Amino acid sequence: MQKILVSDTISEIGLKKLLEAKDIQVDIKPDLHTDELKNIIGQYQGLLVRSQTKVTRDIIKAAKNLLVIGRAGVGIDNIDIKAASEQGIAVINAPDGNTISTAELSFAMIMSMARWIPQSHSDLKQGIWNRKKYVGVELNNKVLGIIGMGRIGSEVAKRAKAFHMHILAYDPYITQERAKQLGIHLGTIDEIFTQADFITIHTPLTKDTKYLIDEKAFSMMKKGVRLANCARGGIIKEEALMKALDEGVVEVAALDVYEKEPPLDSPLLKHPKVITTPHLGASTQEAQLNVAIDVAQEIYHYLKNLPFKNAVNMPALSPEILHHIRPFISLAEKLGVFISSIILGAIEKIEIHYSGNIADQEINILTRNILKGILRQHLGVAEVNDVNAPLLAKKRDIEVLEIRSSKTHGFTNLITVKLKTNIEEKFISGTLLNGYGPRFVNFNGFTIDILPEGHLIITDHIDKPGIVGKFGTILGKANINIGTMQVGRNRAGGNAIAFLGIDREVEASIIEQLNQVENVNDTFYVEL
Ligand SMILES: NC(=O)C1=CN([C@@H]2O[C@H](COP(=O)(O)OP(=O)(O)OC[C@H]3O[C@@H](n4cnc5c(N)ncnc54)[C@H](O)[C@@H]3O)[C@@H](O)[C@H]2O)C=CC1
Ligand SMILES: O=C(O)CCC(=O)C(=O)O
Repeated sequence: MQKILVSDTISEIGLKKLLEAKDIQVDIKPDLHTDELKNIIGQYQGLLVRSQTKVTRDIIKAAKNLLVIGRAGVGIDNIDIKAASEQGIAVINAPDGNTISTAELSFAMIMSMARWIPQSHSDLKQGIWNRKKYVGVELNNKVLGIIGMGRIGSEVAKRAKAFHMHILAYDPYITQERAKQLGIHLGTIDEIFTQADFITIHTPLTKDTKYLIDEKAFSMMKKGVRLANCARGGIIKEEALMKALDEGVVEVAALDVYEKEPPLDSPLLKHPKVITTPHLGASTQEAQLNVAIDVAQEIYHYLKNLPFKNAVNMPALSPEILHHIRPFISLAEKLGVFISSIILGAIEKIEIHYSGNIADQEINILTRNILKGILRQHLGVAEVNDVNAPLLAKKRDIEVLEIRSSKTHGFTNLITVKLKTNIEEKFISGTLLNGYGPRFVNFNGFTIDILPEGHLIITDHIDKPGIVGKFGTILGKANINIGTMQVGRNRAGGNAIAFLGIDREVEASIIEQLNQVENVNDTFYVEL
């Protein structure tokens, strides 16, 4: 039975997929204190959160059995992704479900700022009829600066265009072609600061966007600018915003998110020119249902080894990609296990060549599996998985090279893994033979045809009469049956190899005996 902890308030209707799964237990415990979460997280394979639960390195360290963290929403700044990746935990979010709701709230903020709706509403509720104080501006013909033109920014742009606003967007990661499609003008951030009448922010909080709107930015802005943030607290420097409001640079600000949440001691809450909501961007019935359905489905798929698309710290596996790549995944891992089992020394470099058809595929997942196979030999099966394998290699200063080539070497597809250690260099090539499945086809230049399965003994010896007979005698005495055998040599009397497929696991003492046979250089045992 796999266990999932839901530690924030998430739509239970949306979680149906998980709640109805027979072999999954879902514990719903919103509002857990950090210490309580730390105490119980070790029991769970899955953790499902919104933005409230802070999944820190400390929590992740205590999460000994955790395989996946699901975020019912977009922003993942409440999860320590680096710590999760290092521990091999996949992080999956639900980026599509709350786009419209957040865009609509952002637009509501823009309209509220234009017409002083919250302030005049509040006055009137208190019996104050003040028509002169609340003269607004039209949106028509005004310049709207959008910082971050992703899902939400684009939806805001569509709505703003319907109001005949001119859109000036800044997003270093979108192309002119995309801007053209959206019918917007792409500019620099400085152009937004100097030209916009309204500015709305839609980027994630990253090291680049932290305090993107600071004193310097305010000093460039048009006097009377209106500024909305429904993205993340910390993108606007709140201290600088207070000053800009007091100096009249910013006419009105509308905030849904804050540097510290809840921002109960922030002076911004009391400022008459600040409109505030308590992080409500995604708080609609529709968005909450959507994100819960999306994340529940993704977590279910992840735990059941089915295709998933929104992992933040590993490549997406759509059904189409998986269909093409799945048969190669196990071959990739076996190539890694094999080559690292028969090499001596500390690994310095891993070179992976993808040739033929496979070179056109999404190879990242194959590389991860090759690395997983290699590193598992050294770090143990429990320590390495698809998520953390690249990071673990990097941490160990192992250079990883991926090379794609259309050259087929006589095979429709071929994967070659070359390992270099401080002592030696070896390589193994594998393919999927149409109708026959995976095969190892070349080892260090020796052509072979090996089914990568079960127990293998590999010897490196000099091609002399009687050697293979001696192997048979030693294994026979130990009651070890040889099921398959292949030998290869570079020339008569030269270097040779033997691959013996045996029926059971072999003890180290037997390998040692094989190694003692005259003219044998090395003997290895590999289990695939
Ligand atoms: N208030 C709320 O309840 C909600 C807030 N959000 C926030 O909104 C953010 C945006 O969400 P989506 O549009 O779905 O994400 P997205 O990933 O589709 O769009 C983000 C855009 O920001 C751009 N970007 C990244 N760094 C940038 C930089 N330094 N300068 C300018 N642009 C940059 C990216 O290229 C991307 O196009 C999320 O990261 C999240 O923090 C999202 C949903 C609800
Ligand atoms: O869960 C929530 O309500 C927060 C939504 C949000 O900020 C996000 O999806 O990034």
